Amino acid sequence: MSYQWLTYGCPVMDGLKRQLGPFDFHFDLLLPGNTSLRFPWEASNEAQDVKCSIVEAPPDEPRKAPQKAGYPGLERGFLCKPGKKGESIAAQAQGQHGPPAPRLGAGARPGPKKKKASGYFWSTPPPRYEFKEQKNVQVGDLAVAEQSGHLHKAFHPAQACSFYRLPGMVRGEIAEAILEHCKKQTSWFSAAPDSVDKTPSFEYYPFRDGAWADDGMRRLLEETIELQLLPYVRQRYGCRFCAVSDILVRRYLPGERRTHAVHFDGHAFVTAVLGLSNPDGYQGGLYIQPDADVSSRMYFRLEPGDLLVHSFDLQHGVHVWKGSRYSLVFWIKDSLQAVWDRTTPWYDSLAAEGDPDALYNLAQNYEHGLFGRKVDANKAKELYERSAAAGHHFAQNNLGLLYRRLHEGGAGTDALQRSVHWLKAASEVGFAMAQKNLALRCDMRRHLRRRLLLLSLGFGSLAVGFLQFPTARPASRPVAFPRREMAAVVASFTLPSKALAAAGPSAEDAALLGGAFAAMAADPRRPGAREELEAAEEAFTTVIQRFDEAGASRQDRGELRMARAQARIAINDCTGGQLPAKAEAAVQDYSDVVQLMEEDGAATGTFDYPSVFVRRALAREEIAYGRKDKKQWEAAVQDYTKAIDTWRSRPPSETGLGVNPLVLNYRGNAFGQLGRFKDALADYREATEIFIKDQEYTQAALSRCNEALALFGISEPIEAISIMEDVVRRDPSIADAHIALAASYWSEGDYSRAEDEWRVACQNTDVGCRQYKDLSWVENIRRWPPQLVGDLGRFLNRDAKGQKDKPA
Ligand SMILES: O=C(O)CCC(=O)C(=O)O
Ligand SMILES: [Fe+2]
Repeated sequence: MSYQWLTYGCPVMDGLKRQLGPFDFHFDLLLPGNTSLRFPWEASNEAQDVKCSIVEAPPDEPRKAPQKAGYPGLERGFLCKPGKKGESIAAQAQGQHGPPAPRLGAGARPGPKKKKASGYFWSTPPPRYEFKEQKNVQVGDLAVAEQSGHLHKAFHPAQACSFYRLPGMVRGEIAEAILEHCKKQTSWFSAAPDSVDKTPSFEYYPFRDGAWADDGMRRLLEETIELQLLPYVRQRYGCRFCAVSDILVRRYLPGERRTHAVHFDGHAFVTAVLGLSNPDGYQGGLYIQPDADVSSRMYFRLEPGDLLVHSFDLQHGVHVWKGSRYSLVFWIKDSLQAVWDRTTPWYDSLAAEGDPDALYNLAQNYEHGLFGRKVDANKAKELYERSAAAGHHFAQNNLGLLYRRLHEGGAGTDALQRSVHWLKAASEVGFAMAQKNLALRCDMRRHLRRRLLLLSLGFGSLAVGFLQFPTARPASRPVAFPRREMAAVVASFTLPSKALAAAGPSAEDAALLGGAFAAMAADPRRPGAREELEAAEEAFTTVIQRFDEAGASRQDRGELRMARAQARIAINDCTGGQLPAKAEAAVQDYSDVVQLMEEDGAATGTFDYPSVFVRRALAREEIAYGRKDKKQWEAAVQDYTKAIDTWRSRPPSETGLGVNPLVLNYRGNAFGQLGRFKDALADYREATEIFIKDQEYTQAALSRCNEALALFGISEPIEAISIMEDVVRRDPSIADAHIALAASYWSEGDYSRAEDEWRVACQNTDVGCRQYKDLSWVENIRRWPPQLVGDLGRFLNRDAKGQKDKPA
């Protein structure tokens, strides 16, 4: 039996799913409700300003959408904090008075780019879709402008997928009245799970299955539907009998769900989305995603009254990352009969012709017994197979899952192989959902799982850093990491596995551990985080004592200590590093784990053994900062060296990974702290090589920046500058490189180039230039070598002292 230390098995993944439940562990880019998982371009503090938006219905309000009492999402803090009873969501800021919106082709944002650099989606919000075609169309009495867009899908080369925007189809005052009406229907918005991603939907249906449920909305909309919407759709899609089956209102408010995973509207022949909110009051919104990869996303700008019309073949979703948005969605079927029967008859003929989208949508209906089809796994499989073979990534993903279920039902290894084959196919084209599903395979190696999960979360360029250890890292590191954002993901990987599963723990222990892990998985910036983390630390201590006394396995005892150490580090981080004693206690925990593993013998050969040293080194760095204790840097170097040497001593096949290049960077930084720039240089160079080999180009560029800083440190400015110049050519988004260049050019008397670099850093980079005005930050946290800090200081002083400070 091969011994695995701290290894995740199926029970753990079940635990992970349970912990994330009831959301069915089906996340798109963000873990639903996890407010700490954000992209850098998202607003970070909005949820805190939010009052509660689910309120109790006044007694006379009409039929309520089904809403589960005590929905666990509410208990888990997924929603905003409860506000005052009866408070209206209309009270929320909506930012209605922006400048007029740019129309056709006149967007403020650049048009869609074809190729994006790696890490693009991470660091830059996706662009807006700009319509390039416009014509006037006459439908009955209605004359409207129709803008059209077309996408060519890789898996559907013969046929473009088209969609349309009708600017101002609904008059402004009507759109406004609809919005006001929607805002008043607070109790109608359901917190029941959404059909696409299973998180609370915040939707309500004024019209369902062909019948009105909301008379107020009926008065506002009926005429528009009969005289404008239906005539247009019937003409545009050549369906004389098209009829509206459902109308729903969706809202996207801070503190609630503001994402809707990428999907197809498989139940609707045509979808129309009516813009209600002023687009200046929010960022993001409805997007299309032409490819499997999130980086192909483009957003639509919808003014109140604009109608966006598409068919079941358009891959789309919603992500609002700032502000509030309401939308009104019409789902339209090809006949009234289909509305009444709740069926999707239009797929039969299209599927027979081999249309991959139709095959995929129809397969889903057979797989789940939806829209009048009886569950038929074989039929579903056959249809998925055809769509998947054509390259439809959703079909590939679903087929992979279907085969996995068949395998689990005893269908033999062939089914498992097929499952992996299709999940891989979809993962390789960058489909996040498939990457996640592949990651959740029970036999997946832990580091690969983590990497895939990170990839699926959109943390592609970061995933490599977590291949070999899950530790969150101090914000002070030269390689900028969105550390806080990652902490929650990372914590969610550290689950009570064997500890809970083992025979030993009592119900009380299990409850203590459950609470402690939940506290660690939650947003570290939430109010009261510190108290909860301290309670978690105490809970771990209690359980550790009991486990020690009960003679639990070394593995369980080690695992619990790892968790406690992580809680302790999190507490120190909560205070901005004011509690180095916590980091010291964490170091002690890690040392105990090392001892337990070494006593165990077999454990030293595991994947986790070197990771413990890396974690201990990171904890030591926190002490180094907190206590201003230089000796800690030496100890950290020793720990990093132990990890690196362990990796080097192992045959590459064991992990398939070799030395973790991020750890080389860390050691380089620690060397830098000790003034050992030559040693640092060697580490950075090796890290760069590995990153390039792994095609992690952003990381490689950051490593090269470090290399250049080390060269400044050993007074080799010429080579340093040439590296920085190369870095900004390859990856212009790195502020550090531009600012180092600004400082160096200035010191050489090349003033205008210095100004140029500074301007680019301030305006067009990952982190901007603000922080760099604080020289002590640059020196102590960014760890620039003293000479370069001096150059930067002189550059920054240029305004205050005029040209006086310029070098001669
Ligand atoms: O809110 C939107 O703009 C569209 C929502 C959507 O795609 C859906 O409900 O299927
Ligand atoms: Fe949709």
